[in-house]
Amino acid sequence: MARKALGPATLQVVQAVRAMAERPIVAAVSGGGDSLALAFAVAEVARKLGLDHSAVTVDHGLQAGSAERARLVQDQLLRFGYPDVVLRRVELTPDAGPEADARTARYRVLEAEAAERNADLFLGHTLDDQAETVLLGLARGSGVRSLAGMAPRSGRRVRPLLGVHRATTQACCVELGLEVWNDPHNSDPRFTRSRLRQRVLPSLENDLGPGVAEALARTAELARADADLLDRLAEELHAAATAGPQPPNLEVINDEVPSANRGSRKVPVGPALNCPILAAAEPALRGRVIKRWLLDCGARDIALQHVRAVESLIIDWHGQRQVQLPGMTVCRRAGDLLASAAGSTPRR
Ligand SMILES: Nc1ncnc2c1ncn2[C@@H]1O[C@H](COP(=O)(O)OP(=O)(O)OP(=O)(O)O)[C@@H](O)[C@H]1O
Repeated sequence: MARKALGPATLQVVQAVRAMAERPIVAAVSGGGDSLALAFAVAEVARKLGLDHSAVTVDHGLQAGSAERARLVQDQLLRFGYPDVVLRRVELTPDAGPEADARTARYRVLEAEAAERNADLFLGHTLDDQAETVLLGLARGSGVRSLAGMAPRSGRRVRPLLGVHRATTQACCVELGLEVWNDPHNSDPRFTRSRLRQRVLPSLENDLGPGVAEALARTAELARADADLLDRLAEELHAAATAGPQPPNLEVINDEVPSANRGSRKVPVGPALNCPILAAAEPALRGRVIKRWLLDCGARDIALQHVRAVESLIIDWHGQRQVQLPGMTVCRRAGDLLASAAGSTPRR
C-alpha cells in the first residue's frame, strides 16, 4: 500500500492499537469494518515497533461465497504488508446451533494460532460492542461481573478498540478505501444483539440523549474494578471458610426421585464450609463463596434462588433438612459445617 498521511479516524485507531502493543501480535480479522481497521493499525504499529505480526481469518462456510470473501480479506491484508496471513476453514455440522458453536470453534482456532506464535490475539471489539455487552448483562440480571463487559486484556486476548466508536472504525475504512464485509447476522432481527444494535441503543441515545454508549462502556470499566476486588476478597474468604477440619461422609437423600424409589446412602463430600465464618462475612462475599463452592461441588445452572437457599442454611438455620440443587448436588448442615455431596443413586 502506497505510504501517505493517515486520516484522523485511522490515526485514532492506530493510537489505540499502539497503546496495547507489547509483543508479537496475531490480528483476528473477519473482514468486517472493525477488524479490518484493527488489522491495518496492527500492521502499522508492528512495523514501527519491529514486532512480529500475522493475521488469521476463519471461514465457517456458513454463508454462500464465504470462501471467496475470506480470500478477499486475505488479499487486503497482504496489501497492508502482513508477512503472514492464515486462512482457516472451520467446518460446522449443519445441525449445530450456528452462532454459538461458530464462536467457540473460532476462538479455539484463533487462540491456538496465537499460542503457537507466543503472541497476543488482537480482537476488533469496539466501544459500541462493549455498550451492547453491558446492556445484555443488565438485562440478564446476573450481577456486577456481567456489567463488567469485556476486559481490554484477558489472557492472550487483547481488545485495543474498546475505547473507539464503531463510527470511527467505519470512517477509518473509508479513509483507507477498504472493501468491508457486512455480516448479515449483524442486522438479522432474530438475534438479540442485533435488535439491541439496531433498535435499543439508538432508541436510548434518542430518548436519553447522546453519550449513552460511552456511559455504558464507562460502567463496564468501573464494574470490572469492583468485580475484580470482590472476587479477590471472596477468594480469601473461600480459603478461610474451607480451611478447617472436614466432616465424615454425609447421608444424603435424593429429593429429585419419587419417594417409592428414594433411598439414601453415604457418599463422598466436597470440602465443607465453616458456617460461623461465612455468617460473619459480608453478604456480597458470602454469596460469591457459596456459588463458587457449589460449582466446585458439581452443581450446575446455579441461580440466585439456589445461592439463597444454601445461604439460609448458614444464616438462618433452625434444623432444616438438606437443600437439593441442580446437577444432583445436595447440601446439608452438620453442626458448624456445611457439607455438600453428589446426590445419591436411588435404591431400587
Ligand atoms: N471469522 C472470523 N475470523 C477471524 N476473526 C474473527 C472472525 N469473526 C470475528 N472475529 C474477531 O472477533 C471480533 C469480534 O467479532 P464478533 O463480535 O462478530 O465476534 P464474537 O466472536 O461473537 O465476539 P463476542 O461474542 O466476544 O463479541 C472481530 O472484531 C474479530 O477480531
